[in-house]
Amino acid sequence: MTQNGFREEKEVHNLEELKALIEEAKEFIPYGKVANYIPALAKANKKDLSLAVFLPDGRHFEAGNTSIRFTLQSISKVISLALVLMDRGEDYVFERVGMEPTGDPFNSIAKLEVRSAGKPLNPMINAGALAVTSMIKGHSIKDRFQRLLNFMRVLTDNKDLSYSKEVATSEFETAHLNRSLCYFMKEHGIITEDVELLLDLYTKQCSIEINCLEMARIGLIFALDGWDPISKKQLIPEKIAKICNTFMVTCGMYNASGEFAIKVGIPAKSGVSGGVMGAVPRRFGIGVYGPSLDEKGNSIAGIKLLELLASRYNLSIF
Ligand SMILES: NC(=O)CC[C@H](N)C(=O)O
Repeated sequence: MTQNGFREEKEVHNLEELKALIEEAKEFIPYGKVANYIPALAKANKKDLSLAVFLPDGRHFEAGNTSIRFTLQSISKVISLALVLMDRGEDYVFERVGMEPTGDPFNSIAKLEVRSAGKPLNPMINAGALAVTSMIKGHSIKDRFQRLLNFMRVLTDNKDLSYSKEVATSEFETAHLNRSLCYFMKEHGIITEDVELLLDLYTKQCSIEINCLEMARIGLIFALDGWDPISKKQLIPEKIAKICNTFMVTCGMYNASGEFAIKVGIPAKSGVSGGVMGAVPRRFGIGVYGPSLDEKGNSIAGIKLLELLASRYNLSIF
């Protein structure tokens, strides 16, 4: 506590301290596994753990091997949601995808039938994300993907940002469960387009490659409600950024979102490649990469690292 009763907000500026937290979190790596249901993801090095933090004044800190590029996987769901809300508006989007956490694994099909007649409960589970991707505007799959990629290039300030064909193909060839989700939603009119084309677009979206610093930069933009302090532009309308932040809190870590809210307490989104993007409102963005996953599909050491950061720097929004 500060003298006037406010909680003290310790600034992140000590690189040695970040490195020490990484070493502490690394002890949890052996308890997890690298994802292999998308065969190409199994090539990741389980021992990696890295972190980047991006501050509004442009300073950034990186610890661990942050040159590694990895695929966004589910982290892309937040970006596609922002784009689709900008494309279509809230009413259109939320007629087709809900706002409630499921408590189920990210790829579960169960509640699509029993709770909501084909309407996925939220945009962070696979069913919801597939429905969101199907709402990306454009004349062709190529054009729609290019629009998403261009948006990502602006957010990361990297005009060379691209995707891994190997990971996209590997997922496309094995995405039987995601195909089932699509067909179920098509039966109920949530999706109208060709399922194979949609999967082509979705698997490319999930395979966009990024590094920790770029992820921290996107996290910073969400932390500032859509404002990019570097280009000094509102890249995402404030209301839409707030919607995305709220989904990250309630559903961002799949069916571990409640525990994460208690132990870390910031908007964050994970992906099965081992990335976690965090947004500490008004303070900074975080990018973590650690491909060893817990049984729910979240980076096991990455979550530990975020817990350590949260307690060291008083990150929780609650
Ligand atoms: N949780 C994830 O990161 C899942 C994303 C992955 N592309 C899938 O659809 O299965």
